[in-house]
Amino acid sequence: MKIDGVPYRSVWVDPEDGWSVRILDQTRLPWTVEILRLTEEKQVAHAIKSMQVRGAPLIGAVAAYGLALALRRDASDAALESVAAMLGRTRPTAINLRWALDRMLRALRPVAPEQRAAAAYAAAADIAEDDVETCRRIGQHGLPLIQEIAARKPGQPVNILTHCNTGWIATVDYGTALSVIYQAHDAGIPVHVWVDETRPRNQGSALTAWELGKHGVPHTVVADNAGGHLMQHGQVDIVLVGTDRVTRQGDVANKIGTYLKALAAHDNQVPFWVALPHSTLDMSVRDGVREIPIEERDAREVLETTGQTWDGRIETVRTAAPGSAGANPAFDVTPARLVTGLITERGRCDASEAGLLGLYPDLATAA
Ligand SMILES: CSC[C@H]1O[C@H](OP(=O)(O)O)[C@H](O)[C@@H]1O
Repeated sequence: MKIDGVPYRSVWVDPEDGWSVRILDQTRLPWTVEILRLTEEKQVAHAIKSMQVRGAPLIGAVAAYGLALALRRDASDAALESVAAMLGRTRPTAINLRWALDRMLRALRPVAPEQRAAAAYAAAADIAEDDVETCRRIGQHGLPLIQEIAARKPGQPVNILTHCNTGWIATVDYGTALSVIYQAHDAGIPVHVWVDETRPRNQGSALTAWELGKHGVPHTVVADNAGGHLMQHGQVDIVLVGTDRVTRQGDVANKIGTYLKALAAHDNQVPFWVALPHSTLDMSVRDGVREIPIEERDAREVLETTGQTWDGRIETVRTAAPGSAGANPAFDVTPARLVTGLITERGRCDASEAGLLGLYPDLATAA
């Protein structure tokens, strides 16, 4: 997508040297656009853990390039396995990380060590390009949902509520739930987005609001707790969110707070749709609430917040009472019964095993 008219992706190989990896530092957005140059796998691991890069599909793609960086220095079998394992431990919930690393390992194990680095860059590029086209198609398959609502309210905006950030900076390009919003906006459909701030890391107020603003999409930032009220008063036509892992029976892991939005949507008969690429499917798991590992992040993310002072400095301040403990589960799981449907690159389906296998029959035996 574009930043002030200049096309960007969220990760790319530096064209100057042909091997270092470039990323947008998302911890500096929306205040400054800072591009980092990663030259070794430890920097990639830090970038994922610290959320300089975040978003389920993006962390998979960046980890793939992290493996390529490592293999430039040591392409041995031992290095291949140990670096893949190290990168795989950076964040536990998004299945895309394991999906990408497993795909890299399948591609690289049969390759002679002297050819592995080049093969790794090619395999990582395949993952990145696959994600771009996949996310573009997700937007296409979600667009009819917005068109149907718009047809029922001519001349009025379609009010969409979204949680966290599922835009082009959460993927390699286009995004998932936001890909649907961008395509609707670009098709001339009047849309308005309620942007959940998404505490504690504020991916909504800092990242989604920044993305939508750059693309000219009307939006309003709201407190995470406002969504239910908006739905009760008919101000939300549809909820569109992304996901970090969808199970065989259609349970959805996503940013903390998503489950509460789904409950409010269900109680108010508001359609609740989840957008995802194939790399977010985990057909080896059925019961998401019991089986999906939920990342527990540093409590300071809850006890503090980061913002920009009036004189332009980026500061972190404590917002909780001194001495209080904090807890910071980073994701929750929405049971399939609360999900209206899934939007994928292959089409839309019910949040169920039958629905998923209807779109992905090739995954029937996946375990
Ligand atoms: C298309 S991004 C999916 C997912 O990833 C985000 O988590 P995080 O910001 O912690 O990486 C969020 O849950 C998005 O919905």
